Parts: sequence; C-alpha cells; structure tokens
Amino acid sequence: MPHLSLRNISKSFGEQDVLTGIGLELPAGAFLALLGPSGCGKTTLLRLIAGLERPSQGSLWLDGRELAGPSTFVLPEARGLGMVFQSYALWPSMTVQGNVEFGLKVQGMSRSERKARVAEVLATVGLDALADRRPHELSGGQRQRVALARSLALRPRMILLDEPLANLDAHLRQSMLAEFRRLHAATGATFVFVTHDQDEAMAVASHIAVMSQGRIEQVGTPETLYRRPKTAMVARFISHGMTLPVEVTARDGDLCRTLLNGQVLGLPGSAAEGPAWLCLHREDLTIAPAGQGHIRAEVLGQNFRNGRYLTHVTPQGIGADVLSLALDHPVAQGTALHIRIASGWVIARDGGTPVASQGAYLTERVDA
Ligand SMILES: Nc1ncnc2c1ncn2[C@@H]1O[C@H](COP(=O)(O)OP(=O)(O)OP(=O)(O)O)[C@@H](O)[C@H]1O
Repeated sequence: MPHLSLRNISKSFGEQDVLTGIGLELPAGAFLALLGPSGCGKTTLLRLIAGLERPSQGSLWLDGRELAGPSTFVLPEARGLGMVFQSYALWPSMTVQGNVEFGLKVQGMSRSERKARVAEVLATVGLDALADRRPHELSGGQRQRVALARSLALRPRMILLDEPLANLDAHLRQSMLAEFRRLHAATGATFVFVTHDQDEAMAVASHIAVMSQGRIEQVGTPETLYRRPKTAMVARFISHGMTLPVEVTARDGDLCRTLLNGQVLGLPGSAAEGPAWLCLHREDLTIAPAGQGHIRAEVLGQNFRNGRYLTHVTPQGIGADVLSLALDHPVAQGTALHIRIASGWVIARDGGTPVASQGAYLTERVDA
C-alpha cells in the first residue's frame, strides 16, 4: 500500500484551473520534491496535502485512509502532518524552547514528557545550546531549524516544507540541505518539499515530481529524470538538459535508430518511429577530429566553471539554437568545431518548442 496517494486531483479557483489530473503514489520514508517553474501549482498541491485547500475533484489518501475526497475532508490538525513555511512563523516573544514546546502543550502532554521531547529534538537539529534564545537572537538558518524542530517534536508521519530555504543565502542553503538530508534519515518521516530550484531538488530528494502548468510531467528518482526524461520539458529543466530535433526510423527494444543531420545513430530511448527529441547533457558531447563528428558548430563563447571551459556553440543545419559542452582548454569565438554525440536519450516529439536548447543556454549566461 502506498503511503501517500493522490488520485486524479484537480483544483480550480473560480474559473482558473490550477491543478489538473494529479496522480502520485509515494512510499513511506520518501523525500519528495515538488519541482517546477513559478506558478505551476506546487504550493497549491502542498496545501491540498496539508488540508489547507480542498480538491475540486479526486481524492487524497494517507496510509489507506481517505483524507479528502468528494464526500470526505479531514481537517489539517487531524491529519498528523507537520508543516514548515518559508516565513518560519515562530512566536517572537517565546524562547526557542517555548516555540518547540508550544504544540506539545496544546496536545496536553505532561511537563516532564515535554521537557524530554524538546531536549531530544533540539539536540537532533543541533540547537540545544540556544534553547533560551528568542527568534530575533538567531540567524536565518537557526530560525529555520527551530521551525523544523517544532514540527519534528510532534513526531508527524509526514513533514511538508514550502520553499524552506528561500530566505537563506546561498552558503546557508547548502548547509541546510545537508541538514535536511541528515534529519530525514534520522527521523524516518516522509518529507515533501516545494522548490523551483532543480539543484536543490536533485541534492536532497529521493523522488522528484516535475510540474508544469498544473500537471505532473514526470515523477521519478533524480537519476531517472536525468537519464530517462519522459518529456522535452523535463529534459530541459533538469541539469541544463538540451534537446535536438531528430527522426527515429526504427526501434529495437530500448535502442532507437536515429537520423540526425543525414547520419544514422543507434541511441537508447523510448520513442517510436517518427519525429523525436534527442535529450542530451553536456557530458554526452565531445570534440571530434574533422570527419568524425556528428554536428558542425561555431563557438559563441566560453565561461570558466569548476576547472573547465563551458563552451557554447551554434550548431549548423540541425534546427537547434545553442549547445553547451565542457572543454579542457580555451577556444576562440568563431572557431569551427566538430562535435560527436557519445550518448543521449530519445523521446517522442510532443510538438513542443522547436528552438530546443535556448533555455539551457540562457540559464548559463544569466548565472555565469
Ligand atoms: N487562493 C487562491 N485563489 C486564486 N488563485 C490562486 C490561489 N492560490 C493560488 N492561486 C493561483 O494558482 C496558481 C498556482 O499557484 P501556486 O502558488 O500553487 O504556484 P507555485 O508553483 O507554488 O508558484 P511559486 O513558485 O511562484 O510559489 C497561480 O496562478 C496562483 O495565482
């Protein structure tokens, strides 16, 4: 039996359809990231799981119990879930200890039990030395940990986190990500984490649901999304993926006979015969001697990154805009290169944007 099960959930606000046909089954103890661009419906989906919104259609189940459906609605406080918001929502006049203890008091737990539980969770999140401080005496990361400790104290089956790192600087975000991984392993609770940052999702999640325009495009492990994307949107969104328009002429099991630039390549994939996308990452592209490449291209520019030269090129004659690959040496703008495709994953073309690699290139330029 899946731990969390979302069955064909849709949600509209007035005329606006915000979520459509959401289906998802999650095992207990998973760390799920809801990942997608701004406005795709991630927070609405999290709020539906929390019980802060009611689905317009479909049903939501936790450990075999229906929490929301056409004739059922379990209130948020009766769902046994913890929620951590990006604003932390701590009580400013209470100490760290008081903030964490508050929910236990509301539950009617005895004083001695409360003290023991608070000490235990503060030790788990590494805040035992700061128990007597008030929120304004803490850093952003420490406040985030108090918010998490407050949720953990109630020993929920599932913790819901809405962009919990959005207010932290880049350095603190990295250390909090490591902290989330550790706490997830230590507590065994299921974590559901909303983010628009694919690096963040890849760094912590056991499962990622990639969302776009109110739908789930694909759910899978980070590795599956990286190596076997189902749609062009997922291929481009994960780890600066690139897509090239190709034609599949035959398929044998997992191997697609793929026509690119007048050449035939045998590549792994799921596409049937017909128009397809070849999904690529930088490491799938290498420089080849003249006559041994699959694509001719001209160098647009380079960024020095992680000890290598990230090189952006304009391919010729294949209907793609820009490709990026990592080289070990600098190359002058305008240099002609022969590029070899070492690997990739071929999927059916869905009629999406033809200028396939533009997004990957722009991302590089913006954050270079
Ligand atoms: N209570 C509401 N009433 C009306 N529209 C809403 C409501 N809540 C959300 N929406 C709309 O639903 C859409 C999805 O919003 P949501 O906050 O779920 O997206 P998101 O993916 O979490 O975005 P972001 O990353 O920017 O937070 C948006 O167009 C938003 O304006």
